[in-house]
Amino acid sequence: MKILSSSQIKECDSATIEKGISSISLMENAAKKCANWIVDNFKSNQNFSIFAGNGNNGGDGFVIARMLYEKGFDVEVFIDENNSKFSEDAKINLNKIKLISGITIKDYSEFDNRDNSVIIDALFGYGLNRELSDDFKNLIENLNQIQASKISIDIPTGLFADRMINKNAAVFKADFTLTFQFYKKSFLHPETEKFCGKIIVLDIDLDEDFINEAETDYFVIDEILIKKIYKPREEFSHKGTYGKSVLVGGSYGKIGAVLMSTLSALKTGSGLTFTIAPKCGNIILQSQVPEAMFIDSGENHINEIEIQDKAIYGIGPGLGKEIETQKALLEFLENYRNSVVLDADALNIIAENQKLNLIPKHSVITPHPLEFERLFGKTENSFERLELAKQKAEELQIFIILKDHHTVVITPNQKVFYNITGNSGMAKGGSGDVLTGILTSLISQKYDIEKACVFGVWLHGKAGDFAAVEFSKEAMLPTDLINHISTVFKHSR
Ligand SMILES: NC(=O)C1=CN([C@@H]2O[C@H](COP(=O)(O)OP(=O)(O)OC[C@H]3O[C@@H](n4cnc5c(N)ncnc54)[C@H](O)[C@@H]3O)[C@@H](O)[C@H]2O)[C@@H](O)CC1
Ligand SMILES: Nc1ncnc2c1ncn2[C@@H]1O[C@H](COP(=O)(O)OP(=O)(O)O)[C@@H](O)[C@H]1O
Ligand SMILES: [K+]
Repeated sequence: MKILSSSQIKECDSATIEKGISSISLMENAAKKCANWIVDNFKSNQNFSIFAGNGNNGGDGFVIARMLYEKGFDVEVFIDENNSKFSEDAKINLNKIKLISGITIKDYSEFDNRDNSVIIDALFGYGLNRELSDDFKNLIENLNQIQASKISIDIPTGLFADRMINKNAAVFKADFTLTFQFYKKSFLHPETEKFCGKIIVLDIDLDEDFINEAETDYFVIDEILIKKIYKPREEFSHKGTYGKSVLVGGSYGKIGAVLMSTLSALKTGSGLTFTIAPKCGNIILQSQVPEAMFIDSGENHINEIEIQDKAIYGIGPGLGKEIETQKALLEFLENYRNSVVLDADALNIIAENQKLNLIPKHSVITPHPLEFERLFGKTENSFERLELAKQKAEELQIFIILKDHHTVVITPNQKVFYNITGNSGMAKGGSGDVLTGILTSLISQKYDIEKACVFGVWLHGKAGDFAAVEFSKEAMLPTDLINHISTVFKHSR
């Protein structure tokens, strides 16, 4: 799914209107989708307090008020009585509810919370283009104090669609955000996402031709995209068809990390799978993953990384940073020209030795925010971090997978794919090792690298979601996630 900027969304609204639907009907349709969702999900609530602004977001609020009232709910609408400059469509819909005696319209200052009430925020949508005034800030802060269910229409008021907010910004804290047609960039960054609650994307039939042609670098990974990427296995095939994965890592006390990567590569379909690990891991690896072949290197830590033909390497899980291991990695990178997946201590070694230029072009690196900082330096927030990652991905011609709640894949041509699968049950040591195995396996199966990254992060999160359903977020383990890779493939058929 494409992510458009607020100005593109405005153009998309206009393109839809040019195709023949009036702006007032578009507002009616959009609000109807919201009202229907609200009725389905808030049947047991009687009172709705709707806060409307002066633009079209407020217009949506007026239509929702009318529709909820017509369905038998008690509705109060709050506006700024001192500001009578409403948008054309908002004015038409405000006038309509003024004719309904059962709907009370009051000034924001007259709000008094009622029992069993739901607060609907239709103050500002994607039209917000500057910081809120103090009056609005106070209003939002007061509403945020109230114990009631809260719904934002399109965007929680105070958030911009596609940029960071100031540190002291006031933002409506929603339990649900009913947004139109597209995810907005700010729904996917930790500093701004926390105001959105659960995000519901409502299709309001905006012009498909415009959407197809709209140019953007930003995408949300959805199942439509995954279905286009996934390649079912051919029956006339053999182990050589599905590539050779070599997982490199492990050190004394951290053999589990490379074991999980190896197992993940196998479960993702790798044809031939090797593990390069120190001798101390031999029995553990051979008994836990008999399908993989073991190549030893060093006693307790790796001291050489053998280069094999036609293989894809995933290096880093449990690797450690012993001097000999550092040397082995740097020497490997100096002599290796193919794409490689680099994670964990492989990234820390590269950062400490300032050897970013040794990363082969079209490689994949998978840093979490701290590893990213060690590699590329500090940034103020996740929006800036993403911009820096885009710049570095292009400069180094590599794929950067920035791991987070919404992991982001950044390509050498600066495309950005946000992942929305996964959950906090994955916030446990070992989850990243699983991702390394999945990515190495997909690339060795000749998935194009961009597709492998997009599919890999989605598959990883989706398996995590199945694991959470079976075991709970608290109790699920990275090894449970590995066992649920099969559930994802079964559902993909
Ligand atoms: N026909 C359409 O264009 C549709 C628009 N829709 C709704 O319309 C919204 C966008 O409407 P608008 O473009 O009217 O914008 P908003 O309703 O988001 O904002 C209203 C106006 O407030 C002003 N403003 C911006 N920042 C401000 C601030 N800090 N303090 C005070 N005023 C400020 C701007 O001039 C802006 O145009 C969407 O988010 C969505 O809810 C939907 O009804 C779908 C169809
Ligand atoms: N709260 C969360 N929501 C979604 N995914 C998460 C969450 N916490 C962690 N993850 C995922 O788990 C993995 C953790 O990787 P990493 O931090 O490298 O862990 P480790 O190296 O200890 O295995 C990443 O892919 C990350 O996206
Ligand atoms: K809003």
